This record gives sequence, C-alpha cells and structure tokens, in this order.
Amino acid sequence: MREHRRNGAGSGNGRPDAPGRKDKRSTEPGKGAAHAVAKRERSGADRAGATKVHDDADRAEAKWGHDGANRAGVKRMRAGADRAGSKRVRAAAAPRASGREDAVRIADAAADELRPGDRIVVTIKRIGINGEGVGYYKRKAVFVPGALPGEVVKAAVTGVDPNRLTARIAEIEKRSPHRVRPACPVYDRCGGCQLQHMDYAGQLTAKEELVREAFARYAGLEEAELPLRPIIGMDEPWRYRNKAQLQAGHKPGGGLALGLYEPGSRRLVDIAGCAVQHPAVSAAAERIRRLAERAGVPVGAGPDGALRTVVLRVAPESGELQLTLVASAEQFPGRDRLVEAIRRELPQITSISVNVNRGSSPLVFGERTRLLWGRPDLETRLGDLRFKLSPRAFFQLNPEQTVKLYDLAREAAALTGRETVVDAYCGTGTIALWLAPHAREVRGIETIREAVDDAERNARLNGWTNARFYVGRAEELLPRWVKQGFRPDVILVDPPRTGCDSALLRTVADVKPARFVYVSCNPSTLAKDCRVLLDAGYRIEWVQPVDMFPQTSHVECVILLVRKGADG
Ligand SMILES: C[S@@+](CC[C@H](N)C(=O)[O-])C[C@H]1O[C@@H](n2cnc3c(N)ncnc32)[C@H](O)[C@@H]1O
Repeated sequence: MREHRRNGAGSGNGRPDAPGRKDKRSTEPGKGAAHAVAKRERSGADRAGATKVHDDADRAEAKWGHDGANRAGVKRMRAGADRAGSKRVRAAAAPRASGREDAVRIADAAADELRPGDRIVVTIKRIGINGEGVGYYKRKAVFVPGALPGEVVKAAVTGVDPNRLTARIAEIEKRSPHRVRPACPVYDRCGGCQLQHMDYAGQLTAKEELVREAFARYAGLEEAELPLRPIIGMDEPWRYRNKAQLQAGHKPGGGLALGLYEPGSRRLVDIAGCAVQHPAVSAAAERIRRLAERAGVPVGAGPDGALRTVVLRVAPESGELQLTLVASAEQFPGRDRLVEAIRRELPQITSISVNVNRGSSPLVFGERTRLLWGRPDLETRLGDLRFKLSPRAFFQLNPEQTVKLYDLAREAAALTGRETVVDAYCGTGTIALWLAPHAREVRGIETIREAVDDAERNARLNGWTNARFYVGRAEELLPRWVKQGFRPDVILVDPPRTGCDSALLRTVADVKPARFVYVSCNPSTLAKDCRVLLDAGYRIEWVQPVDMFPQTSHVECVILLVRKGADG
C-alpha cells in the first residue's frame, strides 16, 4: 500500500502557511527564539491551563504505563472542564440562523471582564492537545471544542480563568473546508476520537502545526529553525486499533453494556460501531457482551467478584484474538459458563485469562493474571519479527504505522553492525529487536518485569542473542553503567507522555553519544527535553511526525539529535 506521506519535500520549511505567520518572524539572528519566548508569554495562559490538565493525565499515564491506564479515566482528566460542553458543541457545530442567537450581545469587554454566557467572536488558529480549536480573544487563548483551524466562530464563554477562556460554538460564521460529518455513530458521546469532524488532510496539517507549536513554545525554535519533515499518515485511517479495553456496566434500560465511559461521566458508550477499532475486536466484543449477559455475569466492582473490564487484542495477520477478563475476584458468578460459551462460539479467541483488579484507580489491570483456557500468549508479527504477547504486555496499537515508526528509528540510528545501542523505556523490546540485526549489542531498559520477560522471550523467538533486557529505571541504570565504563554509540528513548527523567538527560549530556534518537508521543515534553540537549551540544537533524492515531489529536514523532562535531 502506498504510504500516505504529506507533500512537500525535506524539511517542510517551504510550506505555505497562514497569513501573517511570516511577518511575525524576524530575520535577525537570535530574534526567532526571542519571538518564541514573547509568544510563549503572550499566550502562556492556554498552556498553563491545558498543561495542568495534561500534567495530571501525564502523571497518571506515567504512573500506570503507556497503555496500562484506563483510557476513559485518563481521558476524563485530560478532557478537563472545557470537555463538559463538547457534546453539545458537536451538536451545535452546524451553522444556525436563529433570531435569538443574533440578538445576543457580542462582548467587546476586556478578556478579564468576560463572564460565562458572554458571546465572543473567535478566529481559530490551530488545534490544542485535546483537539479543541484554539483562538485568541484580546490576546487571551480561547479553547473552543469542536471548532477547526481557519474557522470564525461566534462562541459562548463557558469558563474564565486567569490564563484562558473556554467557550462553546454558538454559530460558525466561517466554516473550514476541512469540516466533515463524523463517520462514527458514537463520536459525539464516546470521546475516544477528537478529530473525526475534520477530514484527514486537515488532521495531518493540524498535527504538524501541533509539533511546530510545541517546539516554538518549549524549545524556543521557530519554524525556520526546525527541520520538520511532512507527517506520515495512513492511506486508510480507520479500523487500525488492534486492542480494546471495554468497561463492563449496565445499559440505562437494563442489560449488560461493554464500552467506554462518556468523558466526565459514568455513562457507558457502546462502541460496537467504533470506526477506528479493528472489526474483529468490535464483533467479538459484541458477542462476549451477549454471552456474559446470558451467563448472568455480574458487572462492576462488587466485592463478591464481578466483571470490570474486557480486554481484547487481535493479531491482524491471523485474526486470532486474546481475551482478558478483568474482574474484582478470580472467580465470579457465571465465569465458567461464559468461558465455555466463548470457547464454543468464538473459535478465533485462542487465549482466555482472568486478571484480578480490586483497586479503585483508573488502572485497568491488577497484579494477578491466570490463564483460564488456551494459549498463554497471542502471537503476532511486525515486519519480519514475531512477538508473543502476554495479556498485560504493552504493544503498539497501530501495527501498520508502528512499522513506519520503527523504520524511522532504525534510519535515525544509522547502524553499521559495530555499535552499542541503548533502548531506554523499551517496553517489550520491540524497538531493540528492530535494531538488533544491525547493531553489535542492544541493551533495553524497562521498569515492568513482565515486559522485560516478554522482551527476552521475543529475543529468543527471533534468534537475537545480542539484545539484552534489564528491569529498572532508565535514569538509574544508565548512569550506573556509564560509571562502570559503558559508552553507548546510540541512545534511543521512547518514554511515556511525561518525557525523559532529567537524570537520564544529564547522563546523555555527559556521555554525548554521537546519535540520540527520541521517539515521543507528546510533542510538548519532547520539545522541552530537546531544549536540554540542544543546550548540551546537540543539534536536531530532523523531526518526523507519524500519525499513529488517526481521528484523534495524538501525534507521535521520531527525532534525530546529532552531537555537534559528530558526522551527521
Ligand atoms: C511509550 S512505552 C515504550 C514502548 C516501546 N518502545 C514500544 O514501542 O512498544 C514507554 C515504556 O516506558 C516504561 N517506563 C516508564 N518509566 C520508565 C523508566 N523510568 N525507566 C524505564 N522504563 C520506564 C513503561 O513501562 C513503558 O513500557
């Protein structure tokens, strides 16, 4: 399949841009960064608010792992206050012509004097990290869920704080050509996607802008200074997710529901029609829901044992599925009847486990997992490599884009077979194993023991004896190795959303490997960490955004930093 790479060669610097962008930039040396700082101060507000919400979510993800956290729980945090109106907003997103709307006073007050309910006119400049439209009212950032870059909206203020305003669309005065009808029947309620109301070309442009914006704000690098490559998207940006974590609950009218919580609520949205989920997962989830209902399985977090979450993962190339029933006790009413029925009716499910979670945090999994039936792992492939995944193993959610991401990591590492490489934050060792055939030695570091066990097993499965995996914190193990005389040629990191620990960055700055490869799912922390390394004598060779999660506001990047003086 042809790779969807955005047009525009090389750095992407020559890309036509919004009017006024170039005027703001100075051609004088040093002014670019100064402007970035001024811009940061001017609009720091939005960040402060949004960043706070995200910091909470980031902390949650850092604590619970990249995919270990309950998606709905973290999303609720991330969504913050302005989310409350998003449902209404999407409903209101079509232009309306009501006399009452027209009669509403349009505020011309200073930003600090605005009150909830006041109407303001906002030109949307970009998307924010939650996918909301961001514009400015008298230089104060305004977050407008559902609004798209380039749109002019009449918006009702919903929240005023010292740093930012939130508002909901009352009327779209100028509509973006990228606005489309969301494909997913549950888009308005689910909250799993944030950008389905924008066509895919618009999403890709908006994500590039997110990266550009993060580097201007947090690394002080203006557009001309940032070697940003055009984002790599998908040809078919739907049905790519290989895994679902579905909460079990009750339907309002009775009966069992499996789905995601609506943002900010405990109402479950049935995601049977989810447009980004692999169809085999959606179909199996619906069958399991019916079978659990028939087996009389209790749901929720009851002390006597009840089903909390259903986790389904598919190996797309074989269609085999792995099922993990997360429950508040290992045995729960109807469990064995349910397993029996699944074995009979869903032969594509080749592994069924129960995981016990009695906790009240948004963490999906508890500590204990027991195989109930079938194989202990799901075998899947990425490129030429085979992976066996235990129920809790982290594995990238979009296999097609993962191959592109890992190929970029390999390109950045530029290995000749003689190098020693560190894959810090290695998860189940997938990147380390991608690099192992091209390196002398690869060492992976990961805090989760099971992930390291998986990594070691997968190294054996693929016959790579030069890849070793270590349980520990990257910021502790790497400095220890360095003290013992270890000098890696390439350090690669793929940290959680919170970014790299400062002790790790200090070690990199001390050891100064010729190449530092950063794989990141959060442009803000990526840019902050890059600033540290730029100050420590590195230059950015290229930044490559990859769209791992079409229809959402997430964007992943691979970035190559080269030590100044080393061969680029
Ligand atoms: C984004 S995932 C990386 C996954 C892996 N590179 C992949 O592509 O599948 C981040 C990983 O870092 C681990 N982690 C979090 N904090 C860590 C730390 N301080 N040191 C080492 N690993 C850590 C998490 O458990 C998680 O597996």
